[in-house]
Order: sequence, then C-alpha cells, then structure tokens
Amino acid sequence: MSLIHCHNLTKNYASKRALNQVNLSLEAGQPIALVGPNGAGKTTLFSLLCGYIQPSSGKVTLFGHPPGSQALLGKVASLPQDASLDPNLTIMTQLSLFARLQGFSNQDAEQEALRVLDLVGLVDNCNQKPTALSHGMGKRVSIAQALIGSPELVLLDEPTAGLDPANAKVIRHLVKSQSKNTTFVISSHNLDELEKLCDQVLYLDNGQLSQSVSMNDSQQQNYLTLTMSQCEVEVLVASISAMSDIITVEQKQDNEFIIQHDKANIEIALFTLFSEQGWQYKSLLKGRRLEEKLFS
Ligand SMILES: Nc1ncnc2c1ncn2[C@@H]1O[C@H](COP(=O)(O)OP(=O)(O)OP(=O)(O)O)[C@@H](O)[C@H]1O
Repeated sequence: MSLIHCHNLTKNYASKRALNQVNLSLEAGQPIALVGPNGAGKTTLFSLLCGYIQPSSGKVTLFGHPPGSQALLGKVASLPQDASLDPNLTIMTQLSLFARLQGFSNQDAEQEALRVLDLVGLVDNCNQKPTALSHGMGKRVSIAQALIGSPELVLLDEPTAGLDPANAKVIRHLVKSQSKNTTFVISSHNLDELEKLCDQVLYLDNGQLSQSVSMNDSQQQNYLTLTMSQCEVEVLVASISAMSDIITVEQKQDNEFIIQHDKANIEIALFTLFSEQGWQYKSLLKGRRLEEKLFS
C-alpha cells in the first residue's frame, strides 16, 4: 500500500487554482523532497496531506486512509511552515501534553518528551519557555514535537528556512538518523540541502507536478560535474570535447562544467589531461547537481 496516494488532486481558493490534478504515489523509504517556486502549491499540498484543508476535487490517502482520520493518529506528523509554540508553557510541559494527547501515560509522556528533545539536542532547555529560545532552537523543538510517538511519516514544511548553518545541520543530521524508521517529506527552497538528504525530488510548478527526479537514476552515471581552480575556458572545453567517449561539455558557471560521456572510469583520462596540461581542478563529482537536473 502506498504511503501517500493522490489521484487528480485539485485545490481551488475561490478562483485561484493552487493545485491542479496532481497524481502521486509515494512509498516508504529515504526522505522525499518537494520543491518548486514561491506560490507553486507546496504548502497547499502539505495542508491537504495533513487534513487541514479539503480538496476541491480528486482524492488523497495516507496509508490508505483519508488525511486526519483516527487510523493515522501517531502514524503521521507534520511541521507546518508557521508552527509556533505556546509562549506561556515550558518546553517540557508542551511536549508532555502532546504526548498525552497521543495516549501516553503521564510518566511515559515525560520520558517521550525527553527522548524527542534529546534527538534535537535540547534536553538541557526542557524547563525553559519558548521566549527564552532562539528562532533555530524553537524550530528544533517544533520538530521534536513532530517526532513524538515515532510516526512513520513526517511532513516538514521548510524545516530549515531562516536557520543559521549550525541549527540547519542539527536538523539534517536528525532527518538522516531517523530515516530508517520514518519517511520524511521535506519542502524546501534549499536545493543543496535536499540533494544531501533526499533520494527522490518532486517538482511542483504552478500547481502541477511537473517532474519527479531520482537522485540515484542510472543516467546520472553518464555525467560528471567538474569545477576548475582556474582555466582557459575555450581551451579546456575543446580539449575535453576532443577526447574519445565524450558526448558534450557544457560550461555552467565561471569554472564549472557538465561533462556527458559514455565510458566508465573516464575520470582517469581527465586526470591525465589535467596533469599533462598543468591544470588544477577543485572538484570532480559524479552526476549532475539537483539544480542542473531540474532546470537544464
Ligand atoms: N488561503 C488562501 N487563499 C487564497 N489563495 C491562497 C491561499 N493559500 C494559498 N493561496 C494561493 O495558492 C497558491 C499556492 O500557494 P502555496 O502557499 O501553496 O504555495 P507554496 O509553493 O507553498 O509557496 P511558498 O514557496 O511561497 O511558500 C498561491 O498562488 C497562493 O497565493
């Protein structure tokens, strides 16, 4: 059974069509990314999956059940984009309360609150109120809240937006470490971050699911992303293009090139060329960056 299944899912806000006939079937596994420009419909799709709003037409199910149904209690959790904590209650009080609402006893609820706070590295802050926490720490508490009861599916809407690199790194580590037992669907504008975390990337544009990209597809094997320290672009492109088994060489940014080839271990021939010419390279990565895959 699919983890998430959408059939012709459509949402209109008055005359505005925010989601247009989205068809989607996702299985449990590695984190899944949801990307798209501002206004593409990402939050609308999340809100439909959480059962916060109802579709205008079409159908959506999670584990075969409609969003918000009793059968999903404890199985599905979410971090909404604008999640906020109660400023008057300590972190411990709030998280214990949410655990009790999921059916934990008073004592177990406190243990569960400490467990999830430990996952986000904030046990020492458990007796503080949200007003004493930084924005990044508050976001980490909200993610801890989403992990109460070890749900099988967690929807994170822009979990690292506005966070400093250290806080963002804590969240990335957390997602990685919990991915064995929990499938995360993450909406974000940070393609570099998603590239590190996710296996599958869904691209929404203007309310339509226009692409579904796998980070590990076999075609990736035929691309290299080369970054040179310094180079004469025309000479470099001509030299690499002249090598056998090279299909195309395309300059992307100042010193970055995408090389398409049809030979395993072509890297050795490239390194030989660099050595003969005395050229310095910064990095040579297998595959193309997510940005390239989505927008080239
Ligand atoms: N409550 C609402 N009433 C009317 N229009 C809305 C409402 N919520 C969203 N929209 C519109 O629906 C479209 C999709 O919005 P949505 O917030 O889902 O996009 P998004 O991809 O999450 O954008 P962002 O990346 O900026 O967060 C936008 O055109 C938006 O203006």
